[in-house]
Amino acid sequence: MTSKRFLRTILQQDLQKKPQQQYENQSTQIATRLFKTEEWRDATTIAITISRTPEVDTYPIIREAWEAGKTIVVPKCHKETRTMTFHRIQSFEQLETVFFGLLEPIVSQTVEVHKSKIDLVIVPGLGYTSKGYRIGFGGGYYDRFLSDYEGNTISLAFPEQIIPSLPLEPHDIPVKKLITSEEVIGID
Ligand SMILES: Nc1nc2c(c(=O)[nH]1)N(C=O)[C@@H](CNc1ccc(C(=O)N[C@@H](CCC(=O)O)C(=O)O)cc1)CN2
Ligand SMILES: Nc1ncnc2c1ncn2[C@@H]1O[C@H](COP(=O)(O)OP(=O)(O)OP(=O)(O)O)[C@@H](O)[C@H]1O
Repeated sequence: MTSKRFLRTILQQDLQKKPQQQYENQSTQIATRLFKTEEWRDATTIAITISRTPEVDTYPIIREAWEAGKTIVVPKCHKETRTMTFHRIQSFEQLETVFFGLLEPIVSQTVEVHKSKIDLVIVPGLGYTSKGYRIGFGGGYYDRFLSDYEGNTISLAFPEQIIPSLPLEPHDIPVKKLITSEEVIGID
């Protein structure tokens, strides 16, 4: 079986080759498909990460949510426990870089929102199977968070991030829907 570490390297290298124009076009197509889903339309509070290229661009998605009057919450990682809390941001100025080069909410300027109030979690990842299983950066942050989360989950992916199989572990939790620039894959 291919090891997770090896897979992460391959997936990241592959994504980094994507031409800028294709990155932008496909990110737009993915966002357009997302906005048409029932999960998006019904959600008041949405949890999402601040993307770092080559991840699917989440900035336009966050702007659209704000324009639609939705609440956006973003993760703050707690390294000691490998857990996350989600904090409401109303502007990209409420972010700072403290951990792993990722933008996170400035805790003193934002309010924490409990997971029971989150209607939809956009779950990040490097690769996914068509059954919704995913491989991330390897912190286990989302697997831990989702273990007792009851709302909707969607992952956004470029077509090359959908792979035939992944080494699965007992804690892995599949997302309920996968959106690529080419299709929407419902899981169940
Ligand atoms: N844009 C974006 N933000 C995100 C995620 C993501 O996938 N994308 N995450 C998705 O989960 C969380 C961060 N996930 C992480 C997972 C592992 C490591 C990590 O362990 N990195 C180093 C060690 C860093 C350290 O301990 O100093 C490593 O693996 O060596 C960091 C972040 C929350 N924010
Ligand atoms: N629910 C959980 N409870 C305890 N440990 C967990 C849980 N989920 C994951 N872990 C541990 O966290 C580590 C990383 O998990 P894994 O390789 O599945 O990360 P990942 O899904 O790629 O990353 P991420 O969730 O951060 O995107 C593993 O050592 C795993 O055993």
